[in-house]
Amino acid sequence: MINRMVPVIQLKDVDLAYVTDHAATLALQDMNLSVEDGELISLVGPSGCGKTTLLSLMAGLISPSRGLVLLHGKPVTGPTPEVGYMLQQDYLFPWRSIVDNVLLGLELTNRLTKQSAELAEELLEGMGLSGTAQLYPHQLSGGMRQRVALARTLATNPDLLLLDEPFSALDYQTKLQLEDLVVDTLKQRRKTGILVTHDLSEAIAVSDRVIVLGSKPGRIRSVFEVPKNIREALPFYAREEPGFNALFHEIWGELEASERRE
Ligand SMILES: Nc1ncnc2c1ncn2[C@@H]1O[C@H](COP(=O)(O)OP(=O)(O)OP(=O)(O)O)[C@@H](O)[C@H]1O
Repeated sequence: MINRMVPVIQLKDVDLAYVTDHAATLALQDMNLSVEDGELISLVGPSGCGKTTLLSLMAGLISPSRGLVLLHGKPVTGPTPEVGYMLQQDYLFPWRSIVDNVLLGLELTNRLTKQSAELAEELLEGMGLSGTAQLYPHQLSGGMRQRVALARTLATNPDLLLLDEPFSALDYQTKLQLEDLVVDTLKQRRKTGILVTHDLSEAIAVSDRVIVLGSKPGRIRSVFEVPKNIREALPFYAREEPGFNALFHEIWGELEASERRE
C-alpha cells in the first residue's frame, strides 16, 4: 500500500563519484531533492551536469557514493518494477510483435497472467494504437514506436516514471502530440514523473517544477515552480498561457549563467 504522504523519491545529501583505474569524476555533489506523489518535474542543465546520472540513481542502476536515495521512504537497493524508465530510443525488439513488446516487462518479472493481453490492448488503445498489436516495430512510425514504449513502461504499473529525453528524436509535431499524451496519461493514472530534457519550453510546458542543474560537479542551482495556469494546461496550450514567456526567459538566464560559470 502506497503512503501518499511520503515523497515518492527523495535524495538526501547525495554525492556520486565515478571511479575508474585512472580517474575519479565527482558527477553529483550534495544533491537534495524530494518529489511528491503525482508530481511531474523536469531536470534541465548543461551537458554533463549529471541528469542521466540522477535518473540512474533513482532507477537503482548505480548506488550513491554518499547519502541516501529513498523510494517511498525506503533505500533504493537495485532496479524495481515500481520504477519505469523511458528513453530517447524506443528499444523495441524488432522480432517481437507490438503486443509482445508491451508485455516484455511483465514477462521478465514473471507477472504475465491471462489478463495481460487484454491489458496490453487497453494500453495500446489509450495510446491511439488500436489494431497494431500483431504488427512489428518496423511497420510503425517513430512516434508510434515511442507510444508503444510508453505502453510497455506503463504495463508493469510503476509509480515513478523516469523519462530520459523521450521526445528528442521525434519531429516537432509528433513531439508536441506525445508530450500531451504523456502528461495526460501520467496525470490520469496519478503517476510521478521525472523528465530529462534539453528543451526548456518542453520542460516548462510539461512540468510542475523545473530543476536547473549546474555542473562540475553536478548540483541543483535553482528550482522554479510552474504557475498553476501553465501547469493545468496540456503542454501544447501551456506554451500560449500568460506568464509562459516570462518564466522561459527567467530560467534561460539562469541556464546561461550556469554555463558561463563552468
Ligand atoms: N560511466 C561513467 N564513468 C565515468 N564518468 C561518467 C560516467 N557516466 C557519466 N560520467 C561523467 O559524469 C558527469 C555527468 O554525466 P551525465 O551523463 O549524468 O550528464 P548529463 O547531464 O546527463 O549529460 P548530457 O546532457 O550530455 O546527456 C559527466 O562529467 C560525465 O562525463
